[in-house]
Amino acid sequence: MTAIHVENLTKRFGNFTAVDAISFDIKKGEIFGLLGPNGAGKTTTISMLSTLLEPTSGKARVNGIDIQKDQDGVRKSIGIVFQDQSLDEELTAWENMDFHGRLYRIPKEIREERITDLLHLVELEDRKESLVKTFSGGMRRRLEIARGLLHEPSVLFLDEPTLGLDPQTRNHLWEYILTLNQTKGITIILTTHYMDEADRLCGRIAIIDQGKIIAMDTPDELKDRVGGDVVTVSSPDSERIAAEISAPWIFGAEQHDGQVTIRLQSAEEHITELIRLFGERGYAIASVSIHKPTLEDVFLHYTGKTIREDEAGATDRIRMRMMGRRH
Ligand SMILES: Nc1ncnc2c1ncn2[C@@H]1O[C@H](COP(=O)(O)OP(=O)(O)OP(=O)(O)O)[C@@H](O)[C@H]1O
Repeated sequence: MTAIHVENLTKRFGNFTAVDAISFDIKKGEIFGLLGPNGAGKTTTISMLSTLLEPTSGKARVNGIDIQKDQDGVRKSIGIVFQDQSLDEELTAWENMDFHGRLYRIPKEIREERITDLLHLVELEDRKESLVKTFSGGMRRRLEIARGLLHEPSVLFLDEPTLGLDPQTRNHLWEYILTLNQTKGITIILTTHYMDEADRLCGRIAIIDQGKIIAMDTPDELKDRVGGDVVTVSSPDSERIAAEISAPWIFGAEQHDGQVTIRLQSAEEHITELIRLFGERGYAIASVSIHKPTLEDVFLHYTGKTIREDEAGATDRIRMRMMGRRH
């Protein structure tokens, strides 16, 4: 059964195309990730699917409902947790949940039962009477997810669910997301620019860059497509190495941030020969590391750049948002 069907979906802001004719299908019960750097078009895509933005062209159905013909129908069947925090700081966890339940006109008895269950699910029942302003970032995120589930949506949209959280809290939140998907069978579509997050959570990933899907598959399949092993070399000659290095067992080489990433058939068999080639050509080498392809290598392979190059931008945006909130 298809939960989401997307066909040539496009969004233009003036002359700028933020989402460029993307198409994909998501099956019921899948966790599907949109992975890409800042500005790739991930938020714009899920804003269209959750009816917050009108597409410029193309079509999409969520739970079989056309996003342009029946926006209310779509909204009733989905939950959304967006990047910008939307909890009321001056209300308690319970009050935030209750307010949301009233908006959806959930009868009092059912509302109370669900709020109790959901606060238990995200381990916040002990803090239900605490004001949200006393909560940590991770607790707020968990409460937002619980709130997004109150009207029992069958599809949940999560926009950068762990942006700005520390590694331990991120791990914790990943467990909640997996539990939700497994115990409640909810289809989850999430956006992220964290490779490890996409790898850990998603059954399938669409890698998106400059509004286009450049690759889509399971994390393992995507990594297999890069193939073999990856040797990363730090060198002041990285540009030269990337341009010049070649051998029948080398699939390709990309240069980025003073490093060169070389994809080859088998590092075990060829590393000695590779080091010998470096020596013969007189390249200066600071360090060499070998690893199996990661999603970072997949992204580099398809785009010629790393996702990490954009992370400073993300940190700046969080900082700006927090500063904005203080005033
Ligand atoms: N309302 C808007 N008007 C003009 N341009 C916009 C608007 N919203 C988004 N964009 C632009 O569209 C592009 C895609 O933005 P989008 O927010 O979808 O990216 P993203 O992949 O979700 O990245 P991020 O994590 O930074 O939000 C960006 O270049 C952004 O500046």
